[in-house]
Amino acid sequence: MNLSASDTGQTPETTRTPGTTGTTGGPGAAGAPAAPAPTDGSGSGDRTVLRLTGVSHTYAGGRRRTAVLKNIDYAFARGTFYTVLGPSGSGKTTLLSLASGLDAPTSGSISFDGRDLAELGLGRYRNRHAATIFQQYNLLTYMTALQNVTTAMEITGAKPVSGSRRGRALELLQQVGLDRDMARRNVLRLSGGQQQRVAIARALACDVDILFADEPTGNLDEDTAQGIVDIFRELAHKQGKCVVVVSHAQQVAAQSDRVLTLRKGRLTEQVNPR
Ligand SMILES: Nc1ncnc2c1ncn2[C@@H]1O[C@H](COP(=O)(O)OP(=O)(O)OP(=O)(O)O)[C@@H](O)[C@H]1O
Repeated sequence: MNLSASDTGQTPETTRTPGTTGTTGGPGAAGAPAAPAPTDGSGSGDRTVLRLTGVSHTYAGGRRRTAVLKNIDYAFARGTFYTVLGPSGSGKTTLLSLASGLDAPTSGSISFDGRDLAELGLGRYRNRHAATIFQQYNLLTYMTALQNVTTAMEITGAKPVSGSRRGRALELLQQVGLDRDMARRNVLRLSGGQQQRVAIARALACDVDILFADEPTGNLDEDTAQGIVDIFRELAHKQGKCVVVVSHAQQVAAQSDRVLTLRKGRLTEQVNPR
């Protein structure tokens, strides 16, 4: 467990297929469309935080050993909110697992701030630089919501700018719509949607460079889902984080900066106007 942590309905400004010509896709890459201007003051230098180079992945043991991901080149930038779309079984979760350091690609490489994840260490990368909100939440079921968040902060060494970890955890839980009573409840005594929000608060608490989320709004009503999308946008645009969300929700894709679509192992990119 990692404790650390379609259609968009919008007119695309640009649609391109990274990785098919040997060039590296995404912001900061030669030939790539201009990235949306960062609002975090990070300047116009190379904002690439995570780079996938020639990444292919095949699961061992299956009868048909077809590659799920085929030679993907892509650079994810700080200050940018991405949505990953694609039909069921197209490899979205696989892409997230590799990019979040839960698994290593069969071939190709992934680097964080120019350092190969294999060299950096997947565990170290997950603890210090990347947090994941899993589809199944992966909460510690013998703890309260509050304890789930503070424990993650302790493990990753995340310190609030001011006040205590407990105070910051309560603030984050409130931000995702959970009051003090819910915060003090064992997570098994919360609804599925409420557990999902605990998982989101826990990931936010880790103060990492990259936040990955697998269907984070799947069990939420429209208003709560919008609140979560607002948090993701703020994290990217005001705090300069890289936010990568797998979602089938048009509401999420339409509000992200870049929409990545996986189909037959290949990745295409669409840039939404900001
Ligand atoms: N551990 C595994 N072992 C073997 N095959 C796997 C494994 N995990 C996923 N697969 C296969 O890899 C392909 C991609 O799966 P993945 O879960 O990445 O797709 P997805 O796009 O996230 O799907 P969904 O939208 O349905 O969640 C599927 O054909 C799946 O059956």
